[in-house]
Amino acid sequence: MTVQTQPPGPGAASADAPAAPQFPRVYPDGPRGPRGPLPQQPPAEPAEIPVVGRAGELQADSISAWFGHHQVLDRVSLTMPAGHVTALIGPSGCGKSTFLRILNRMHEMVPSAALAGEVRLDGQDIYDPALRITTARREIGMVFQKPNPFPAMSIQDNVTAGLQLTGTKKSKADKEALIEKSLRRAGLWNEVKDRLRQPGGGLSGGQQQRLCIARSLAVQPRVLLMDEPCSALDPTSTRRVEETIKELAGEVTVVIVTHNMQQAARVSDQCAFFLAEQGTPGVIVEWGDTDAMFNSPQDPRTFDYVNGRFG
Ligand SMILES: Nc1ncnc2c1ncn2[C@@H]1O[C@H](COP(=O)(O)OP(=O)(O)OP(=O)(O)O)[C@@H](O)[C@H]1O
Repeated sequence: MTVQTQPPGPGAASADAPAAPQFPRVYPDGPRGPRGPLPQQPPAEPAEIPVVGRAGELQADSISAWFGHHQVLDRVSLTMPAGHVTALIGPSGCGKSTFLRILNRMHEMVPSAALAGEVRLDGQDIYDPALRITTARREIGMVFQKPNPFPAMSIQDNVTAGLQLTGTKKSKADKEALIEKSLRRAGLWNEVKDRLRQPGGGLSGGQQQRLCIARSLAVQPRVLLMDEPCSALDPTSTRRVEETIKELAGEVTVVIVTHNMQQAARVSDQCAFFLAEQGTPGVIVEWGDTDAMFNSPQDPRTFDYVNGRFG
């Protein structure tokens, strides 16, 4: 993988940026972009995302985003390869979290929010009206900045909480196997296997974050989005979560927002550097192999950022 800079035109903020569409999303180049008009009748069966192995490739194409009239991203494109860890880096306010939330349809939960562009998981448009939003969120899970387990719920019920939300039914034996597998994948099994019925709120911060990772993994997502997952954790817990992320790579595609350059260097295969200069919307200045981004970036702004000269 090589380092690439954002090509001029799409991705560069300009006066001819697309106007803010409202939900349901409007494509800048027509009602349904290059694929023609919406079907008159919705399909009888909701669309499914084709399974291509376990980890999925996520492709964002020309993503623009607004809060009201405030445009915060301008035609950002990025491929997040299957089974790899992609780190989104950049100064505060450049749109990293907004981009992350667009990847699993959380952006549209903000009443004033709008977006343009496409997000595809293994080729399937996750904003396709025929695709259930719960399907998109099951395939593309999310772990937040602050651990958010259900504190009074037992550790094991926390792990399976997502199954209820997605309406998945399992036998007791299958559930027990899934709980163990998810906790093992999240690197927490050995610490909690003797207290699975105790409340999730009784765990340390780092353990709670790994419990949230286990909860996300239990619905078997193909992508896991992580928004500064270690920012509320101590260094030891941070290291443990980072080990978990590295262990997950290969099985699941990980996209992580982090302000910590050392963390980005430790856990990611690929980095994308976001920047919003002088009140313009955020763009990706440069992206590519993490080693190359840190050791031989092409853009001087990337060099300055990864070397701590601003941000
Ligand atoms: N719910 C919201 N309503 C209005 N504006 C918002 C909302 N969320 C974010 N913004 C604005 O969108 C811009 C991008 O914010 P975002 O959180 O995506 O940036 P970020 O790069 O993730 O920042 P940070 O690193 O500080 O978390 C900012 O100007 C922010 O103020």
